Order: sequence, then structure tokens, then C-alpha cells
Amino acid sequence: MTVSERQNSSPPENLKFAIPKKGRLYDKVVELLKGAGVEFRRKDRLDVAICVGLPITLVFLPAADIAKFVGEGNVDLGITGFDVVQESQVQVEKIMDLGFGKCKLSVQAPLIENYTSVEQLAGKRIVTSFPNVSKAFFKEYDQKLGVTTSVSYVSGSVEAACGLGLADAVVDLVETGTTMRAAGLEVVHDILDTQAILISNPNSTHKDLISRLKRRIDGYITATKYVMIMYNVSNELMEKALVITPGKRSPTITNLSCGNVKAVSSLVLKKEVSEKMDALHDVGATDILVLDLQNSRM
Ligand SMILES: Nc1ncnc2c1ncn2[C@@H]1O[C@H](COP(=O)(O)OP(=O)(O)OP(=O)(O)O)[C@@H](O)[C@H]1O
Ligand SMILES: O=P(O)(O)OC[C@H]1O[C@H](OP(=O)(O)OP(=O)(O)O)[C@H](O)[C@@H]1O
Repeated sequence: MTVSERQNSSPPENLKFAIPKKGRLYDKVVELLKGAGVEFRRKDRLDVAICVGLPITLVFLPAADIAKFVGEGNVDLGITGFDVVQESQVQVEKIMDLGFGKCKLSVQAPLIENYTSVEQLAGKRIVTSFPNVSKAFFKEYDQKLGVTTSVSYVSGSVEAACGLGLADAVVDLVETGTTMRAAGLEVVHDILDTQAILISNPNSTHKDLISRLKRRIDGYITATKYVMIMYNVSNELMEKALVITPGKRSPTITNLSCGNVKAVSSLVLKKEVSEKMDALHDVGATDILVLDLQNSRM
């Protein structure tokens, strides 16, 4: 075996974990794995990386192929979009939503045509990278109206299909709508909401390691959503302050050496922290500090 073959080979007993090799989800997935303590070094141009200190081999694949690989048992675990899972038509176990890669899969048509309902597109030409989801979606309308919608697959630049005269409408992902508007399209109907999800093969033999990874990822995601708020407050004002910061379960209250004042620490949602600080100030709390959480197990 050559050196490069050895670098590329996974110990057979390792859990195989497929993640997107590039694209929209890549940076977020790498950040998530780092936060969950899954360390790896990916050598230039290699699509396999063995993790440090964990029996895990990461496999870098196109996002669109990951659900199929997980469903067919070539890998144990994967991260990809829910849209990809729906399109792949395979049986996978959804472990958890990951909270990024959020967008919608929508039927989009030229603004100029002014379509007001999706029924008007039944029987017409649709171009998409999601032929299975699109066919399943239009089936109901085809049956109702006695027509046959033509669904054709393209692997990319879907939004260009109407302008090129290849389609009457497209089924594509929309987040901000920038791509769609630039192509002169508008949403006629949303088919599904999607985000990145962690999936596993239902027959994987690595159940314990998958549970451990789930706890780690869960802990990291929770830590990114919360901050720890700490403040001092007098006994008389305590009740009002605790209404503002009830904590995830309950706040921690510590006696201070100086008389009538106590220190409170409590978890607060990051998105609510400024408003909580204002409210604490207004009820008379002092020395208000906010600390970021690195990680958590709750
Ligand atoms: N604009 C977006 N906003 C949020 N999530 C998105 C967006 N576009 C795609 N995604 C999510 O990321 C997944 C992968 O999309 P991406 O466009 O990166 O795939 P790709 O086509 O494999 O990448 P590339 O085009 O670079 O080869 C999609 O299946 C979807 O779940
Ligand atoms: O509503 P928006 O914010 O414009 O996002 C939607 C676009 O994002 C994705 O493509 P991406 O930019 O990842 O490139 P791709 O077509 O090469 O996959 C998707 O396929 C849409 O075209």
C-alpha cells in the first residue's frame, strides 16, 4: 500500500460520517463539528479524513448524494438538507435539525406571466434539480385536472430555464430570493421548508457513538443559542429580577459577603439578552455581565 492509499483508507471499524464537500452547508458543518469536538485534518484534494481521538472517518461528498449514501448503508451518518432527503426517496433516521441551511423549495414562474395559482402550471413544463419531489407535488394536480406535467432534471442553474425557453416554471430553492428575482421569477407556491439535518442509517451498528455525537452536537447548538447573564441585586428587588431571568431550569443565587445583596446567574436566549439587560437595569440590578457559553450538556 502506498503512502497516499494509507492516508485515504479508513479503519474498517470506524463510523463513517458523510458531510458536504463544498457549497452552502460546508462552512457551517465544519464549525459545528469543531464545536462538537470532532477534530480532523483534511489533506488537500482528499475526500476522506480520519478524526483525532474518535473512531470516526469523515467522508466529503456532494450534498445531493449524502442521503442516498446514508440510506443505502455505505455510510452510517450524514449531514445534508432535508430537501435532499426528500428527493432521495431513501429510508434514513432523522436524528436532529441543525438550525442552518434554512430555505424553501418553491415553484417559481416568470413574473411577467403573472401566474396566481399552481393549478395554472399543471400540464406545463417544469425544470428542476428535484424531479422526484416535483413529480410527487404535481401528481395531485395532474390527477385532478387530467393533464400531465412534464418534469425535467437539470443539475444546476435551474433559474435560467424559463429565460432560455426550456420551461414554463422551475422548482428551486429560495432563501433571500436574490437568485430568483435576478432571473425575473416569482414564487407561485412553496412546496417545503428545509434546513440541514443529521441523519443516520437505521441499521448502523454504531448506535452508542451516534448517541454520543448527538449529545455533543446538541450541547454545542444549545450553547450557541444561550448566554449566561450575571448580576447583583438586593433582596428586596430579587423577586422582580427573577421574573426577568427565570433561567432555563432555575437561576443560581449566591450570597455575597456584603449584607443585603445577592449574585444571580441565569441562562438567557442570546436573541433576548439586550432587552433582558435593559429590564434588569430598570428594576435596579447592578454589575450586569454577559458571558458566552463555549459548550453545554443539559
Ligand atoms: N440559498 C440557500 N440558503 C440556505 N440553504 C441552502 C441554500 N441553497 C442551498 N441550501 C441548502 O444546501 C444544500 C446544498 O446546496 P448547494 O447549493 O451548496 O449544493 P451543491 O449544488 O451540492 O453545491 P455546489 O453547487 O457548490 O456544487 C441544499 O440541498 C439546501 O439544503
Ligand atoms: O434565494 P437565494 O438567497 O438567492 O438562494 C437561492 C439559491 O441558492 C442556491 O444556489 P447557490 O447559490 O448555492 O448556487 P448553486 O446554484 O451553484 O448551488 C439555490 O440553488 C438557489 O439558486
